[in-house]
Amino acid sequence: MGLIDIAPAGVVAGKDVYKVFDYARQNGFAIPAFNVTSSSVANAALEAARDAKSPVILQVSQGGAAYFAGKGVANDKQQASIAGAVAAAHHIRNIAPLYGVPVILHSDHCAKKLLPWFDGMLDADEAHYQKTGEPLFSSHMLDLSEEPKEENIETCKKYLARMAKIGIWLEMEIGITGGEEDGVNNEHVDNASLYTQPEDIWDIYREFSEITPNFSIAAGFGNVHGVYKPGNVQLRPELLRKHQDFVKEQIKSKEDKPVFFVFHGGSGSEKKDITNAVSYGVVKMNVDTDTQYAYLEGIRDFVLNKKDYLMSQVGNPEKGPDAPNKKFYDPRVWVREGEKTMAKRCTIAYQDLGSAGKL
Ligand SMILES: O=C(CO)COP(=O)(O)O
Ligand SMILES: O=C[C@H](O)COP(=O)(O)O
Ligand SMILES: [Zn+2]
Ligand SMILES: [Zn+2]
Repeated sequence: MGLIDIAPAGVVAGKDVYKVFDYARQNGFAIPAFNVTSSSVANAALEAARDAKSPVILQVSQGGAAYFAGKGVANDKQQASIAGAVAAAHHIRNIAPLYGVPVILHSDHCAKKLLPWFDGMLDADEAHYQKTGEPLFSSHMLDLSEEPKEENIETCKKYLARMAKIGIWLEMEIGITGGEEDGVNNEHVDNASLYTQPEDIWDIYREFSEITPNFSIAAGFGNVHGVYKPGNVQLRPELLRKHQDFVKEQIKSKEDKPVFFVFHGGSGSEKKDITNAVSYGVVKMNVDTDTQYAYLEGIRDFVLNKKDYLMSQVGNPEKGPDAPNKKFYDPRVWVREGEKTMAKRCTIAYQDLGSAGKL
């Protein structure tokens, strides 16, 4: 029996989201979450998931969602980020069944000042639920990790109660992810706040479990967004095992890994850290920077290699001064090269996380 026997192809919602994450936990793998900024980027990740026979998580950041709506649209009230997230969700919902894999549709970091974006997405989820019986998104992330822990937990609980009514999963963050996220520079936060304590995980687990089992925790274990010189990021995935043991002891659980963990800053991570993190209960790993670079590579190489075909609409060194170059400058040709190289990087993520072949 594979994942596709318990969860449908296409965007999954409600109880199916729990089933997918629980299946990953029980079978010792995690699912990569790729940030998508356009339909082309989303399609590349889906194509690779289909070919790798893997489930996939597609997520929009607040900035990525605004980009989906168009850089030229004003976003002073989060209107572009809300409309762009809704547009991305509809695009993905419509095409995901064609790829034959379960897809979790998610939104990324939402800090306190961005809550109007979150509210807008939830309104769209509720409207979609009224019409179809399913929310628009499978899950959302709230990132109040820079606020005091009590405020973080209380705000999440308030939202979780609203989300639980329509079956939306919540990912929350505790401990800060270093590097940069959504324009917030966390490059200089002190080291201790990059590593979450077991008591904090227990406080969250206990409080959230009163409402619903449908949540995951992005716990800091040294994670940093972006890619840096080797040796500059010190990951300590073994902390996640300590968290699991602490919670397990509190609830006297038979489940070896009661907590669903999320690994942020997956790009540039060493395979051994990824493998260890998954073994300690990570079920989702975010990858953005590496797929951004991979998407560029194909386009960059195409433009460099075909430069002489791209400098004018007519005339190239091979076919002569009258030859049209339409076959080279059509975006379906050169953007496609980016999709292909991005798909290769996605395939590596499916393999590293063990989700490849799990359908
Ligand atoms: O955590 C991420 C998005 O939330 C992605 O991090 P990277 O860009 O380091 O892969
Ligand atoms: O926060 C991490 C993701 O990489 C999102 O990045 P972004 O805000 O540049 O879209
Ligand atoms: Zn954060
Ligand atoms: Zn992140």
